[in-house]
Amino acid sequence: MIPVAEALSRVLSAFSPLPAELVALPDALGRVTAEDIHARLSQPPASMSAMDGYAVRAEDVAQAPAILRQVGEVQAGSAFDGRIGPGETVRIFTGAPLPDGADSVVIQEDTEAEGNRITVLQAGVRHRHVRFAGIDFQAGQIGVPAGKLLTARDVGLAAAMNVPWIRVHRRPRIAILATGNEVVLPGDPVGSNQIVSSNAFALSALVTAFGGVPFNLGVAFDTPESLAELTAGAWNADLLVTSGGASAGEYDLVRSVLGDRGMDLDFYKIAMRPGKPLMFGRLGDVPVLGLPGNPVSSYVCSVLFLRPALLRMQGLDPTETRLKARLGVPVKQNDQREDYMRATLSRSPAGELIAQPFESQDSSLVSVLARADCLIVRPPFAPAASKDDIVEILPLTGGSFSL
Ligand SMILES: Nc1nc2c(c(=O)[nH]1)N[C@H]1C(S)=C(S)[C@@H](COP(=O)(O)OP(=O)(O)OC[C@H]3O[C@@H](n4cnc5c(N)ncnc54)[C@H](O)[C@@H]3O)O[C@H]1N2
Ligand code: MOO
Repeated sequence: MIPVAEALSRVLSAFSPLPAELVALPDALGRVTAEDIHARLSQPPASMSAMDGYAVRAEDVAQAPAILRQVGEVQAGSAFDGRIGPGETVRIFTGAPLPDGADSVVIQEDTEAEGNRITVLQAGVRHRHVRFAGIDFQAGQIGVPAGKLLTARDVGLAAAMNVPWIRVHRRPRIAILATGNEVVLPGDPVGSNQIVSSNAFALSALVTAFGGVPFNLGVAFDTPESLAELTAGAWNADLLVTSGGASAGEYDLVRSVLGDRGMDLDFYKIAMRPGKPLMFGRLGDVPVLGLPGNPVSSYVCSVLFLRPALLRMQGLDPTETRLKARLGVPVKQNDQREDYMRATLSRSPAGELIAQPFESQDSSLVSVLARADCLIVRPPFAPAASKDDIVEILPLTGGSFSL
């Protein structure tokens, strides 16, 4: 059994950011930039009015009241063809370019108009209500750096910068194979000794949530022929993930069948609970992550190993967020396996996080997993801990995607 941290570093070293592809801006949300996005224009392109009112020379309105002569009008989308001279003003609207000669805008509420005679009732201040050229961004400036997960705000910024196509890392293609004679698909008739393949669906959903494209290879029987036939479907995947058949029994064949087909085994078995029989290797060009069949084991291993691999392939930092919380109940001393306990989170009256482990930590309990807000991480051989002791947690909920 190797430590969890070593297993993670071995998994991560097998992946690097995938090549770039070009996507249209509306498809860019949630993708990761493969190069810097540069502004193709300056914003605003010229000095603009921020208000509806009158473009003036500040010196003409330094004292109020001041009487000016309106010599024209400028709306957003057009420009005043001329120059404002002493004692002159131009009617201006929000988003219109400031006429030459003007350096300030007086809002219309502070004026009175009689024909082209405009009385400014409040003294004006130089540069008031003017947005200068390029204050938002300048042509050529980097708006979004390479390696950034594009948010809706970034998409808006790229649009403002007049960038209609973006180079992003290709999405990782993840082949998912469930195994087990007893495993059937949801909706199929389920015999009394069978179980529905929840693993494949949870894994697909996790892959989608973290930017990958899952494709399901189906359910293989526990026979060398069936496993060989279905794993062949992963030939063009960036990663093959199997679930089940990882352990010690006579029908746990994934490792041996893939071994016979030439898989280069990197590691098998890690010091972790749940998830001890995790396997990692490479079959030809395709890395293989062999997950245990127990649903909680397969999912927790995916959070710890599959998610970082997905992030790395998209050029993102794979480090996960860990927080501190106080224990809601005492926990026993730990053995040699790093323990990931399913727990709920709440806040104490003082606002501190309280992690309350579920009473049963059995790795078959999908209902408990679904209700968990976090995993409490107990290092190998951690001593017994009391209620209110501080522990490290791995949040499962609360981000833009809940794991
Ligand atoms: N003698 C030993 N037995 C076991 C050991 C061990 O070290 N020595 N390890 C245990 C641990 S820990 C785990 S975890 C499991 C993992 O076993 P496998 O990966 O071989 O998983 P299976 O036997 O195929 O299945 C386990 C369990 O999960 C159910 N399952 C399988 N696939 C799915 C699926 N797609 N969706 C939902 N549920 C699934 C399956 O029916 C079993 O109930 O081994 C222990 N045994
Ligand atoms: O590691 Mo197994 O995952 O304890 O159930």
